[in-house]
Amino acid sequence: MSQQLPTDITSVSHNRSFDGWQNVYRHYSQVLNCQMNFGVYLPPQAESQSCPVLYWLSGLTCTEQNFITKAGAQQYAAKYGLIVVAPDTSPRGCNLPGEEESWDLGTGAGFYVNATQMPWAKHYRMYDYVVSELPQVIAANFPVLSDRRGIFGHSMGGYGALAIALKNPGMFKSISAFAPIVAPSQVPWGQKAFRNYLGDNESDWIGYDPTYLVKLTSERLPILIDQGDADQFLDEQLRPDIFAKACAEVNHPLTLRKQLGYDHSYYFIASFIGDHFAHHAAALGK
Ligand SMILES: N[C@@H](CCC(=O)N[C@@H](CS)C(=O)NCC(=O)O)C(=O)O
Repeated sequence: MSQQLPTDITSVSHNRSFDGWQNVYRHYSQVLNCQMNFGVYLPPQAESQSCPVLYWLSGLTCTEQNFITKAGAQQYAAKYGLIVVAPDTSPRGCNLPGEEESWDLGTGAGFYVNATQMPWAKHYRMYDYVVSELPQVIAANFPVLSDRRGIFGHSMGGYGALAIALKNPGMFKSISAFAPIVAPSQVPWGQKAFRNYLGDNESDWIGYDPTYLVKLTSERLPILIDQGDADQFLDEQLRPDIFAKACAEVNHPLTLRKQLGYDHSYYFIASFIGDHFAHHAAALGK
């Protein structure tokens, strides 16, 4: 009988897109202790050569589907020859108490941390999943150039992209975000997630907080952030100026663009996704 490897994946869907393939796969995550879906866009170039890889992290309530169906990313991934990986945003179906009670905690709201608190700790380890397990699964199954990686995301996923890149100098060559939660320790979404997943000790939160992390790192990867000024979450949850101030204090290169009239939705993301691909492609040598 054949044994299942930790990197084994099964195909969920397979669709032709811009001469490449938008695929979805399923695998058993040993880090999260559950089945997980993830999207992979394979550009036409991947048929004959290895390609750089871009990781996209989605926001609250999302699955792997939101980005691949709404952002319009495939045309740019095909143009630049980039493989794009889009994981789900949390473990699912773990039957934990409270897992399905609110849209900003539990299912759809993994917050890219390693939970230390019950009942979450055995499953809610999205930080290790994105930093370690998923890249191993991707490298074992797809023609990626693992030394040419970028990361980007939206809202909770924008925070995740910033936190993960800032915590892992050298792992990524490019980084950007749409409407990220830049200071999770200081805003209600982040405080609720961190209190539940990490406990009441706020000193355990700042190790995931981009506004704090940017002051610790010596790597100075240029960051592109787009933020709509009609975003319904701007003043209470996102507050990009806090991050701009922290970056200015340590001379971290940040391009923060305020986009007039744009809200928090994927209509906003789709409007500027091409600019983000151009930003990543330049840094990834495409
Ligand atoms: N459920 C919330 C909104 C949640 C929300 O806006 N989620 C964003 C990320 S923070 C998203 O990407 N939603 C999925 C989508 O627009 O496809 C509400 O109704 O106010």
